[in-house]
Amino acid sequence: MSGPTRLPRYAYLGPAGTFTEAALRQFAGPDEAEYVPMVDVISALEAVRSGRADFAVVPIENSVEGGVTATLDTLATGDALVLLREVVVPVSFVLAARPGTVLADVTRVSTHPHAWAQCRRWFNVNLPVAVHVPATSTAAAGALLADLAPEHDPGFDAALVAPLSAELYGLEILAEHVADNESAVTRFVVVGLPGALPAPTGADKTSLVVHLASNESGALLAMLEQFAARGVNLSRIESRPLGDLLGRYSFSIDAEGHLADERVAEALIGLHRVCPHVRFLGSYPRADGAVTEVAPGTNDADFAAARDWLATLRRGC
Ligand SMILES: O=C(O)C(=O)C[C@]1(C(=O)O)C=C[C@@H](O)C=C1
Repeated sequence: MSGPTRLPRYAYLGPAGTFTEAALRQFAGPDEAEYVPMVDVISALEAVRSGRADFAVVPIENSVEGGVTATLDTLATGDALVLLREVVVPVSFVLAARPGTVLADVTRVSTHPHAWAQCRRWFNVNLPVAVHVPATSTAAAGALLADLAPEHDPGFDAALVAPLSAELYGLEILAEHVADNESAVTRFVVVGLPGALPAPTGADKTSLVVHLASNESGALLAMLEQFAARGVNLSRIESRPLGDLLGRYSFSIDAEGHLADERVAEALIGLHRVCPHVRFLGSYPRADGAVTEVAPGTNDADFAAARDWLATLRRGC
């Protein structure tokens, strides 16, 4: 007997009005998914691990500020999670405050540290007195301004938020197009428990976490060779400290292609041989739809033909 079907539950960096919510809206409207706002990225990912949510949507990389370390580190350790899709959202901020505030009153600005990092030069030029008050998200800062009674000081005068967030929380916009780079974008990932992989599309990425054999000269080269020798291009590689000792790093990698592609599979087999730890974080379609360029000699048929040839040799023919 089947019960009533429920909507898939998506945990995301909340509250309502974050860029993360905008990412979620791009592929699942509120009538297609249950939105579960969480206070931070770690809580959103843990909600999937504990079964409280089916999926999480979290920021992973910004074009100005780089990797979102809380996301990279939580995916790299703990129970296995996989990336199922990626979404890219243009990031544009407004400076917003309680009605009646004027720009000259503003000395304390609250927002997410990644948002502040994307607007440092703007503040330096336009509001040099402003100090940053960190918030758990852009919208969390906006919500706090709206929620507290006017006689309560939330600890800041204005919030750096998405334009939609200013509207949602009834804030007045003091400055628009606040940005050091007008074309900034943030990449978000949809995360779930390991299961069937999204089907290959020809425009895919495979994400991995790899550790190197420590203190061995050429260990980084040996790791990179596994990709290069099979014609697998990397679209991102960044190191994160392992945390226990200085000088120990984990590499967070996005490779072009899908685990179902022979060249990617062969590169993973190579990594498994030469690296002490490899965590597969999923194969999923690229947000930009850019079709992977396949170098001569590295398509599936080339690998199959080479394997057939080897089998012939082994049979002694
Ligand atoms: O605070 C938000 O609105 C978020 O969705 C987080 C976040 C981030 O972590 O980078 C997402 C997009 C922007 O780059 C700024 C902040």
